[in-house]
Amino acid sequence: MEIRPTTGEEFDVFVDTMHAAFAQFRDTGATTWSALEMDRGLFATTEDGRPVGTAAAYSFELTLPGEAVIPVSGVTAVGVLPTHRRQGALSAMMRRQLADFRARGEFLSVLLAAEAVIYRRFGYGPATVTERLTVQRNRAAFALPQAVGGSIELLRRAECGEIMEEVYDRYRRVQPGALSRPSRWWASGAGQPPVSRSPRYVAVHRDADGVPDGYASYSLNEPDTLIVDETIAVDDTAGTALARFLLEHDLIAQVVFKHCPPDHPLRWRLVDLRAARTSDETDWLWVRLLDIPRALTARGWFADGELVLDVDDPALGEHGRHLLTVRDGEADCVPTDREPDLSLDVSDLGSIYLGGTAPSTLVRAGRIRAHRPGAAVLADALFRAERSPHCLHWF
Ligand SMILES: CC(=O)SCCNC(=O)CCNC(=O)[C@H](O)C(C)(C)COP(=O)(O)OP(=O)(O)OC[C@H]1O[C@@H](n2cnc3c(N)ncnc32)[C@H](O)[C@@H]1OP(=O)(O)O
Repeated sequence: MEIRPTTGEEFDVFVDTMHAAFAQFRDTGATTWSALEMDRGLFATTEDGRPVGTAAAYSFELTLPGEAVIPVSGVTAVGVLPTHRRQGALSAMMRRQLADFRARGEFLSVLLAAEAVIYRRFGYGPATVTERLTVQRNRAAFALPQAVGGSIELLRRAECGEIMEEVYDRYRRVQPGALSRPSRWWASGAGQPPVSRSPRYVAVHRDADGVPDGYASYSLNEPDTLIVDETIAVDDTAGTALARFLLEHDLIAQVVFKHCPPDHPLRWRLVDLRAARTSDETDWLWVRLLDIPRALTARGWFADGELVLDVDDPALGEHGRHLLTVRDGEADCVPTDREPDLSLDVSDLGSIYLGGTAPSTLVRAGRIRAHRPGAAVLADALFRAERSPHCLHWF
């Protein structure tokens, strides 16, 4: 199996090969893949040059705990034809990608996994979850009065201009785990609603000065259910105002908020906590550390302490022992030969890195080994983020 880069002229054959791996047919009118960066695509080919496998990467920015924003490669469009599976095509493309990402100077890569069993072997760990929140409208009284100031305007998706792009960009810079949505996504309508041009109503919230600071993209799905693709708000005032607006919609029995982080405050805003139910929790963003000291010193920290991490990286054939010292929100990370506090696989470091999974949970699961009492508790305090990391961008 040969691995080679794709060219811009190969967009159609790339998308067709990928669709065949998923046993899907391409909707020629759809713009789902129009943000693909064809100079970052790979083909796995047979000896006679026929493409049988695909992989690509998007250039994103990721927000880390502490509002650090870093460049990351987002792995996407991975597929191998059913006739050529389990012959190492994906493994070869992954090896090539990881080397390419390092050559770009990046220290983190991310992806959304089609199946949870594929990517740990390549060093990726599930780092954020997302869930549905379904609220019964007739029980959705709010505990506190509506904040004064601000307004809501109702637009169609096609009328939004650059409002959504601007609001999303402000939101993602303060939300750990959020990815940028480069302008080419919005310009081409790539991906899923509301970035795609599918018809939607969009409630735009403006602050007291008239500046847009939140939006909710929604449609009527079943006879009495509003489905909200996403509610994006720069702050909680805008988020609450949008939730109120949606929950006051006439002729609606329930509102389904499709993408919520586990610590979403909406339930706590209601008089009746049980009016809201969570469901469909799923892992979303998977994280892969490519340079552990750089990654650990790049994020913000919210407690002081010192930990020795012994990290195994079988996919890259690497192993390192790191002394992590955190003081006043910043970390130092240097090689050490001190006895480790925690031993872990790089994929598990990916899972705890954004603060979405407590290290102690992975100790209890047997994935991380804690070598002294108190090490897991300290790791929990250190790795926690200012809020649950959350990503709702599909790619
Ligand atoms: C980020 C994204 O784009 S997610 C989308 C992923 N794509 C899909 O799910 C499309 C349908 N599936 C496929 O195209 C293929 O099965 C792929 C891409 C998942 C795997 O490609 P392959 O070329 O068969 O993988 P490869 O031969 O390199 O396998 C490497 C190892 O992973 C294992 N593996 C690969 N896929 C799977 C799977 N779906 N389930 C369990 N194990 C798997 C293999 O058994 C092998 O294990 P081993 O090293 O112990 O022998």
